[in-house]
Amino acid sequence: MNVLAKIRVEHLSFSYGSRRVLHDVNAVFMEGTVTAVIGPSGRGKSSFLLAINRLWEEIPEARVQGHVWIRLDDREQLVSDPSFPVTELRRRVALVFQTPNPLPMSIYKNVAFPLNVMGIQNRDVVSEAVQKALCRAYLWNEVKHRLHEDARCLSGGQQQRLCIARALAAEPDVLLLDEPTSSLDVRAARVIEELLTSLKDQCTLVVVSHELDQVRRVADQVYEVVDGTLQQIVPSSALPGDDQRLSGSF
Ligand SMILES: Nc1ncnc2c1ncn2[C@@H]1O[C@H](COP(=O)(O)OP(=O)(O)OP(=O)(O)O)[C@@H](O)[C@H]1O
Repeated sequence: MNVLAKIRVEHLSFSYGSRRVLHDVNAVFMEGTVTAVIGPSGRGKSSFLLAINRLWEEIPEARVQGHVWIRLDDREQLVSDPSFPVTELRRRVALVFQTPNPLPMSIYKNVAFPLNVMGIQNRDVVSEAVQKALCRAYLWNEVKHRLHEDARCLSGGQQQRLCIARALAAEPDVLLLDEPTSSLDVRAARVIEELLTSLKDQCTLVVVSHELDQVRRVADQVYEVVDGTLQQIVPSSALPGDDQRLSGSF
């Protein structure tokens, strides 16, 4: 099988004001794979995700230099190209945050939200897309009889799967996840891990994680943030020891 590069990062630097967080990052993320980004706290992992879908532009003091290319519709798109609408970028490169953030509305409306933003109004189309996204996020069976309840009534693990369903509703090419299981118990985290692995045939995933065992279970490729840049770890069995994580360096 010929695996293509889905995301290419070239000479990327990221600063908040005068504080440089990332410098000269070069990395490639292959299509249909899960890549984990690991590293100690405060080293720029979340900032790296913000650079990919240009969410950094919402932070007044943030500055990014360098290039991020995403392969869309069989051609490489420079994400910073002024003619490429940021709304389209964020539809195709969705971000799921560390803490589940359901909108204050029903389960159904949460998942339908990106479709409404896209201007899709046909009820049957929306309803079908909502069900499909909830199924893909392993949540349909748990919520199919309570779709009109407030999403904030769901458990933490269900809320995170709802947020993944919301991201999937717009059928993104890339799913960025920032420590998606860090606020969940072990059982809920395992469900999300299985879910991530199952999504590989539909999109390319980049997951920031502190859990090295989790990284071993889900990641096809691993990058570690070292001295402000990304270094690939090959093979993933060469990950830093878990004792490092327990001692707080991860
Ligand atoms: N909005 C901001 N303004 C200024 N500095 C920021 C801002 N957001 C993050 N930083 C700083 O940038 C550095 C990198 O932060 P970032 O959140 O990217 O790290 P991280 O590796 O994801 O950390 P963690 O694992 O703890 O989530 C940190 O020193 C952080 O304090």
